[in-house]
Amino acid sequence: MSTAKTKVAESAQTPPPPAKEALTLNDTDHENEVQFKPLEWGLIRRLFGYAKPVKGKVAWLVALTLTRSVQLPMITWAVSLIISGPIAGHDTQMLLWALLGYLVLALSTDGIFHFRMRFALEVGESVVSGLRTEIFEKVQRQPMGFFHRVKLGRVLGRVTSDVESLRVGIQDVLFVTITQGGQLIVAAIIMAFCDFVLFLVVVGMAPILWGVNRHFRMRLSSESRAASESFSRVTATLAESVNGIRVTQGFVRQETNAGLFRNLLNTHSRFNLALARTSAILIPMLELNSQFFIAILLMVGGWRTFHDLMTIADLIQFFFLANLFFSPLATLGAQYNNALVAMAGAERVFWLIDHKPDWEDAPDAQPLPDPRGQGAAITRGARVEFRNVTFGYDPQKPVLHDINFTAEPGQTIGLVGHTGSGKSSIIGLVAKFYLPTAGEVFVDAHEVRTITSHSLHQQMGIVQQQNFLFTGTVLENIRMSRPEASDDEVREAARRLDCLDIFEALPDGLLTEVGERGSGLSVGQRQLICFTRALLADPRIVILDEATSSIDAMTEARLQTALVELLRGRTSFIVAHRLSTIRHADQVLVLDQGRIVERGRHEELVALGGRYNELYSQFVQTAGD
Ligand SMILES: Nc1ncnc2c1ncn2[C@@H]1O[C@H](COP(=O)(O)OP(=O)(O)OP(=O)(O)O)[C@@H](O)[C@H]1O
Repeated sequence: MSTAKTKVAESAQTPPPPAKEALTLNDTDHENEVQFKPLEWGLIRRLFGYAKPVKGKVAWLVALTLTRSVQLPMITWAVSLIISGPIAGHDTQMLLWALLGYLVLALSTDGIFHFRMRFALEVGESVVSGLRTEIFEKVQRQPMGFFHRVKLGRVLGRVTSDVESLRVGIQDVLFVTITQGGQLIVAAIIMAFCDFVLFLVVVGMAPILWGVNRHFRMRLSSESRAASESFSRVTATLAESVNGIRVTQGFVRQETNAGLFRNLLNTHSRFNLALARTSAILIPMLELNSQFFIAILLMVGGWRTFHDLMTIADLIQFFFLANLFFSPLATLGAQYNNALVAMAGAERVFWLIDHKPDWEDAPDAQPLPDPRGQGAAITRGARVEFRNVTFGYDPQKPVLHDINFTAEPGQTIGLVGHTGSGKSSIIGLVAKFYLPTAGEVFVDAHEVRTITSHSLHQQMGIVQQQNFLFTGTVLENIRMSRPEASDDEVREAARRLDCLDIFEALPDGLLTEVGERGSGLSVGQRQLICFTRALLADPRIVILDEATSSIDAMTEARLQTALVELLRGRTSFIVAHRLSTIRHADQVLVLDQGRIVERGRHEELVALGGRYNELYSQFVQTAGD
């Protein structure tokens, strides 16, 4: 059993933080952050830290990239030398040797290019998968409050688009910048030697090209982000419509929804068109710029050759070099942009990774002693006590006030009250999904802050209102609570719950595949799987939160009998609107606006003629129970 459960927030608790801190770590605040962020050495170093597993490749990559940055201008320079040398001098033998040299240079350049690309992809992949693994691990360990504050879409955004922008940053930006930057510098040096005046003309034109490029790249990036965000809204709406198709059709909302969807599509089209327009300006503009620069070079160069200040061969060579100098400018502009986007992505990704949980297990928290397997014939339930517990999801707005009760080992506690009265909140505190804002919760005389969440969860079986099944077979879903359980043990658990025949009647019995969100099974069948899953774990504390509400009357009757048998010896908390479920509870707690207003056994409370009796009468009237 000890290995059975996944690690659930291994560390327990320091007291909940003050409200202010919890509220400032607001997801929405963070989302308003910039799309571009200046380069920051600390972030870059941290990112490359994820490439440690492939650091040998990184070293090779730097060496290959530096070599390539020299090779590229060399190859172009070689062409101009061949033209101005053996070709201009009609030297056939020299030309053949030169061509051979050129071929060797070209082959080695492309060979190096192959490894540069391969290693860059491997380094990028290593960083990306390291980051994704870490995000997943960190998010899984966050306490429940985090999932109320941070929207799922935001977490997905970090794992997908932000991490992808980091891939580009790692894979391309640095290495392409080294290659192109090296090419630009080498070309500049050769140009300066070749003809210094023309070189100054070229250098003078560079800032114009850089400025135009930067301006349009920034616009392109913003528009591209707006387009992809609007597309996320389109897909999210589509997914929601498909998931909620019953509500849509049931309330004849097809036309209204189609209208909303059309609006989203129109917005998305507008962003796409804006993006296309900006690209359509940038690309011709860059072309025009280079033609304009060529015209200037022709003019100045022509004038210098007319006055014998340079030879025609030098002018030809210069054109080659100028081209080598200008082409990296546009690429560097694009890479600089990618770097700024990656920096902003890195900041958001690290925000998620570094997001401190509102609370954690205290460093000195101890495992909750587990008496199971120590020869006891019947599983001994735990003792659970609430002492003056006040709790609020926002500590400033308590939803439970001064709750006191004790569940003795093996007792069943029923929680009753109108919707929103605080039943599930009590359950959340028993399971240590939250910590009390004030007061204490004890399990077996251990205050929950002093025990590890992991050990507590190992002794607990929970079936909640919205039961979740993972993709896999019925058997696998049940076995999740105790992976080492044999098929026979799973069957035995189902048999004791009196639902083995229901599972066996499924198309493939216990091997029936459960689809996304348990599709293919009825709600009741899904709940039965979760019941069996909880019971297979042989828990000391059982929590059933509205757990029988979706099971039909006949199945429920079977379950009631099985439950009585199976809950014996365990401490259980049962939340139920169907009051028939908790008739046999040892203690019923009646909640109203976060306070216990009545407590006792069913008969006592009915005889009291108070709130419980009122709820019970309503229930009897509506259910005919
Ligand atoms: N995640 C949350 N964040 C903020 N407030 C919450 C959250 N969950 C519940 N509440 C509030 O806490 C109060 C108690 O809710 P709780 O879910 O405990 O009631 P309940 O009795 O279980 O209701 P129901 O029978 O409808 O499940 C309600 O006012 C509810 O709005």
